[in-house]
Amino acid sequence: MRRRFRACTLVPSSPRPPRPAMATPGGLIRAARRGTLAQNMVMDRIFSGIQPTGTPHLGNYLGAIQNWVNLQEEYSSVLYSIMDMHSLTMPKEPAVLRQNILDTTAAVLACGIDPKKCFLFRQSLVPEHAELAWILGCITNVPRLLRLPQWKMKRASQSNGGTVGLLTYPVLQAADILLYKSTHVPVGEDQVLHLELAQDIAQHFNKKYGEFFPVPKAILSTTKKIKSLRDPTVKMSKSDPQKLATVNIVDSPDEIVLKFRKAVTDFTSEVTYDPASRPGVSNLVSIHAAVSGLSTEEVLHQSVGLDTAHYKMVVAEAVIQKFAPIRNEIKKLQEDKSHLIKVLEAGAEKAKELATPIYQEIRRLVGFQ
Ligand SMILES: Nc1ncnc2c1ncn2[C@@H]1O[C@H](COP(=O)(O)OC(=O)[C@@H](N)Cc2c[nH]c3ccccc23)[C@@H](O)[C@H]1O
Repeated sequence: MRRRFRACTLVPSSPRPPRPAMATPGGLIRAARRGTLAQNMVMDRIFSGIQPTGTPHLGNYLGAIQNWVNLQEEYSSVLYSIMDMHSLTMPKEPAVLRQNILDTTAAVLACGIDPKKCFLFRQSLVPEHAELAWILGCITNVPRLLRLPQWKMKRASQSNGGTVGLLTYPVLQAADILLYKSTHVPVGEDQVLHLELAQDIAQHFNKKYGEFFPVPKAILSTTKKIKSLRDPTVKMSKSDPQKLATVNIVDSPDEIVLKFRKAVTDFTSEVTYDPASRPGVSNLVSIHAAVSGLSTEEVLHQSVGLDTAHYKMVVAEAVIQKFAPIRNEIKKLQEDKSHLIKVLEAGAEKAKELATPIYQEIRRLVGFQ
């Protein structure tokens, strides 16, 4: 089933994002859609990324990766990156980071990302990301970065008051996107403010150096924010200290059942969808609809007569069914580390080929050449 996308920041809701013109150093890129070679058609470019935190959770999958899989079918130029440089902003042991990179790669491949249809690569293998981040950092104001909620939240967990890397993380994110002149960025809702910063930076650069970057738009899935199972007022997150809050896509059936059984709802037993007044049960309905491919109305219709305790088990079962084949595939892929490394290296070579002429032009524009 094709999912519907919502192009955000803020483009009106539409089944498919619009296709803005994309200027490149060599002129307009031709051939937008796979298999279409009509001259002078302009091309969209999809870019997104995920931090290597090991295996993704339900929020990563439903908010982003599921969209990525659909978009690689729809668009001819698609890049997905394992954001290892971003990962350093929350300190990790080198061995853990190394393993997480491979596990995240295995997971996205198992979810259906196909390196023949997109470039899947490790961010740090293309050093131009960091070089462009420096240039963009020089046209970004510190107060703008200080206002971003992720900085405020995450710096509280760092004993040193927050590192430069953590503060400038969104500038690196803007560089990730703009280095490829990307036009659309599929992300979950928590990344929208970062996308808005990338838009502002692109516009600022264009104003200073002449029209160069397309202004990238976010693409949100219908399940743009999956909430914690322990506190449905906050997003589901890998770093949540409450182990029952987050469902990982490799969790065993028993773990999934336990997490849904303990999911926080309220004292009304009926299953309804009202995110403002009933965030807990509404989160379950959203998850159920997303993993089963049904609409919210269909899910509610099927749940008539069930109380929330029973309903939690229905949702757990739907999640188990959805992720069983993916879980098996992840295990298989994890056994072949050299294959995973090769995929990331081959993807990086292709990404670099795209990035090099764009970055050369940026160097010329700012006066390095
Ligand atoms: N509870 C949730 N509900 C719905 N969606 C969610 C949930 N949790 C996470 N997501 C989405 O998963 C993707 C990867 O998350 P990360 O935290 O690794 O995502 C991050 O930390 C980014 N900064 C990585 C990044 C670096 N450079 C980029 C350039 C473009 C796009 C993304 C990036 C994201 O789309 C995120 O929105």
